[in-house]
Amino acid sequence: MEVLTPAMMTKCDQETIEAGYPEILLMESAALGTAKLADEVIKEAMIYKKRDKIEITILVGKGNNGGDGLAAARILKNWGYKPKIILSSSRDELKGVNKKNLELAVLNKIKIYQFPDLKKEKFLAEINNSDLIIDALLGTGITGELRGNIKKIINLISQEAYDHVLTLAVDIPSGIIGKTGNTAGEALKADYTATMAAYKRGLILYPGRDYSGEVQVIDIGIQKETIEKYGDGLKIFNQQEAKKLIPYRKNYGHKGDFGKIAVLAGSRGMTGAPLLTTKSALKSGSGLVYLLISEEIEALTSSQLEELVGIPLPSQKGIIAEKAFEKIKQFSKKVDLLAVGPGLGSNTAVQKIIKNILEQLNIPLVLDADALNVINDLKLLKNYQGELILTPHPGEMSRLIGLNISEINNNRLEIARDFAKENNLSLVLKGAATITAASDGRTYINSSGCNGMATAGSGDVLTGIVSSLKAQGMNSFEAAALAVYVHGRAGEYAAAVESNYALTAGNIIDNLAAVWNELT
Ligand SMILES: NC(=O)C1=CN([C@@H]2O[C@H](COP(=O)(O)OP(=O)(O)OC[C@H]3O[C@@H](n4cnc5c(N)ncnc54)[C@H](O)[C@@H]3O)[C@@H](O)[C@H]2O)[C@@H](O)CC1
Ligand SMILES: [K+]
Repeated sequence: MEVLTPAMMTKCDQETIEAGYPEILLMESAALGTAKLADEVIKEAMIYKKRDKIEITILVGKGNNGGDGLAAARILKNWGYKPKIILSSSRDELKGVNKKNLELAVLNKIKIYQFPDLKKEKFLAEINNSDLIIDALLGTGITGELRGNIKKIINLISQEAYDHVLTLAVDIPSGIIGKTGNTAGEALKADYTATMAAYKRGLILYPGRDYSGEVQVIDIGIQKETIEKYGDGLKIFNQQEAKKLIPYRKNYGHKGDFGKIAVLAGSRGMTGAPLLTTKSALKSGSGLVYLLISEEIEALTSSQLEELVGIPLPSQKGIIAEKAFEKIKQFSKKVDLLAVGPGLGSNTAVQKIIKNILEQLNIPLVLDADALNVINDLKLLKNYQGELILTPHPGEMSRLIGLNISEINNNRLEIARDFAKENNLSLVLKGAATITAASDGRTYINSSGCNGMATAGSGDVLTGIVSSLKAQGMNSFEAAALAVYVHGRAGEYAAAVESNYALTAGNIIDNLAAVWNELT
């Protein structure tokens, strides 16, 4: 599902209208989708009242977002509801299709208030008595900080309404900036958002994502080709995508058919990370997982996981030594993929080994954690002869490209996309709303996950899942995107039992089975 900026969406609207599709028809489709979602939401909220007793308040701004709300009011009235409209302005400020929809609302005898005429108490009483608020104040046409009556309305509801009232946003919660997900000072929190034609970035980037609730995309008649033409390749990765990509398992396969993986990880004091990675690879479909690890701790890690095959490597002070490379090189011929990094340590020996790996091997590589921390020349990545998947968190990304973490977080999408393109690799930039970028510009924003996953070892688990999927024959970008989704979803399952507070990386692994069952 495409994710657009408001500017891209406007181009889609314009092209559709110029091709002869009447604007008012687009608006009617938007309104119908909104009304249908309102109807579903009311059922889901189990408001057992006759339709005409259900209090629906529609907040209407002067622009086309307001026009959607006005038309939705008319449709809901037709379905037996008795919606009320609160205009942010006086009636005569509405123009064009919005004026037309206002006239139709009047014709249909819908009660209409003008906010400037309402006393604060009356306005708040209307809000607090509502079973459902439909927020059609501001959509993608927002510019600058909130101002005027709309600012007053949003502030009053956010700060003075007694309780949060069930809210459905039209297109995007009012006050959220569609391009960035930031607020224009304040925004109205929604439980549901009916968004038109495609996701907007602001619905999926934080903090906007927290304001949007459950998002439903409404088909308003804009053609898929048009959306693809004006989009920039950014898509949301959700369950639907995940189900499409899940690797097929043949019934007559043997353990070697599902990918042989070598994990190069761990050092003295860091025995948990390699175990989390190998275990999650085994729990994601891999038939055979080897752990290449410092000989000083090999026996210890191997004793903790029955399915694991431990391969001891020469080491010094618990960290693999430079001469371990020859053994790694030999061993790499036996496997389909090498995953490198979790808990490996980051001294000069590790640095040389990573350099040698990048200069001399050609099997698919997944690089994480310490493997990323020791890279001081990006040419090594660009010139690698095989496929590469990198899974940095913002701190590791910051070290790799020399920007600070806040610069990265403010520009996650572009940074991930440019890095993947420039270095010809697949990149997973972790964090809330993880981004997966391909070398050809395709980019996914992940839809699953929860804040409890910001916990030690969570990234090691992801490395295991990515490696497993890639070794099962998927292409690198899709393996990475699917792994990120599965990891996030397993985290959601884990949090449902453990809470976000108590969630640990091991709980994510424990819930992988539920996710595989859900997706297959
Ligand atoms: N263009 C089209 O053909 C379609 C547009 N649709 C709807 O139209 C919306 C976009 O409509 P518009 O471009 O008219 O824009 P909006 O309706 O989002 O907002 C424009 C209005 O908000 C005011 N405004 C802007 N920034 C403000 C701020 N910071 N504080 C207070 N007021 C502010 C402007 O003065 C203007 O009156 C979409 O979000 C969607 O809901 C849908 O009807 C589908 C078709
Ligand atoms: K809105």
